[in-house]
Amino acid sequence: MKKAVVIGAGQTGRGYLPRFMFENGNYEITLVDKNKALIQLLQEDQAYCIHFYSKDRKPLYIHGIHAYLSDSEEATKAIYEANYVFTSVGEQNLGDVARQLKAGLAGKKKKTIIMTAENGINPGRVLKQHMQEEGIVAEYVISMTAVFCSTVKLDKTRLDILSMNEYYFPFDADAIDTIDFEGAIPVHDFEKFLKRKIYTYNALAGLISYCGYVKGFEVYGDAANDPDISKTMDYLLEDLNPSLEDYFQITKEDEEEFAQRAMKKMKNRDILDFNIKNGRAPKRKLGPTERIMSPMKILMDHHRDYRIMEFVAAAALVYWQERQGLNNEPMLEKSPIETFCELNDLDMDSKIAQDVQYYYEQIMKNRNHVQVLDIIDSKAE
Ligand SMILES: NC(=O)c1ccc[n+]([C@@H]2O[C@H](COP(=O)([O-])OP(=O)(O)OC[C@H]3O[C@@H](n4cnc5c(N)ncnc54)[C@H](O)[C@@H]3O)[C@@H](O)[C@H]2O)c1
Ligand SMILES: O=P(O)(O)OC[C@@H](O)[C@@H](O)[C@H](O)[C@H](O)CO
Repeated sequence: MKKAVVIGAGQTGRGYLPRFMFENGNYEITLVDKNKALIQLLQEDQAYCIHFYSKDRKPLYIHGIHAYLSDSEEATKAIYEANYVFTSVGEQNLGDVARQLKAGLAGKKKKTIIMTAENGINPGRVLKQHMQEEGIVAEYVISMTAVFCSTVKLDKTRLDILSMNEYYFPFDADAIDTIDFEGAIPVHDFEKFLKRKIYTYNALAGLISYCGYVKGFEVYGDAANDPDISKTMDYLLEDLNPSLEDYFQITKEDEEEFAQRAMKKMKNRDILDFNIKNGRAPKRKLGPTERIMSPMKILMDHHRDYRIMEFVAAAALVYWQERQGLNNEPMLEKSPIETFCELNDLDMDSKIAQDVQYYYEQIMKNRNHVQVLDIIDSKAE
């Protein structure tokens, strides 16, 4: 039996990753989380059910798992004994994970394969930097996967999950040769692969969730199918697709097909998802390497219209302003626009900052009746 620890027993950590190991049958699975209430439920039930959105797969009943609180003796021992450690905590939490790994890897001789299942352009590198800062000396390698599977928790149940029937499991093949998961696909230059995902799938996800949020939509599929937001997505892709083709040096067909797959997924109302969930962690998502600012810069560099991404940045700031202090969202210590400028090393009088501030004010001016394209069109290119 191989031993696997998943740090972060949330939607992806409990609802996506374990099914590969469970179905393989040769893994002993341990879930570790810092959320006491969640670990208590997992310890009490030792099982939960994964349901699938499109009725295209029978529910999967996961059982026989162990669950421990982060930093507990049991979690440290499980990491010490593990062949694999997966993380699925949100990239912004990888520093805390490195501290847990330090205890678990202390004195360990056996090699540990660590794999991040996080969004970001290179979460493996982020984790490695944190581990180096912690002074961890151990035999380990860090690989990554990219999660194309949408997963939500079923809040009316104790632990159950609703997810896509997704077997596509790309992994960073510059770090490891193979992994015995169904659907495992080796990918070289994983940062390029993740950038493509973040700048296409997640750029659209950012647009839908933040525009959906400021327009008052709770459900993601409703926002994606709103005519105003849907047209905004089409307009964005008219400029973004050719820019990404050139940026990644890929064919028109390749990028268009990738973007259309993303569009189809986002508009699929069977995939129940929420704008609050997809908009979470706006601090991470407003950062310079992420889904808003990187596509914006690529559009600028290709002399294309980037106003839509400026609007998305403004909508993300509204989300942050209104949701600070809720669900672990950090408090804004300065005004939204000052915070945005600090995150992206921009001057307050730069064109981007001025434009984002303009869109922010327009959203706030008519807060309950936001029309995305009308506001964008009210500002010349
Ligand atoms: N849910 C999805 O549909 C989806 C899709 C694609 C990518 N992802 C990525 O998967 C990762 C996890 O997302 P999620 O939706 O499962 O989030 P989630 O909030 O459902 O789960 C994250 C879990 O990590 C735990 N956690 C946070 N910091 C921790 C720490 N230091 N130690 C132990 N546990 C910790 C939290 O308590 C929580 O239970 C993110 O990087 C996200 O970008 C999720
Ligand atoms: O918002 P994040 O990046 O923490 O988590 C990602 C998901 O909620 C979602 O954005 C998916 O990555 C997206 O649906 C992929 O197609």
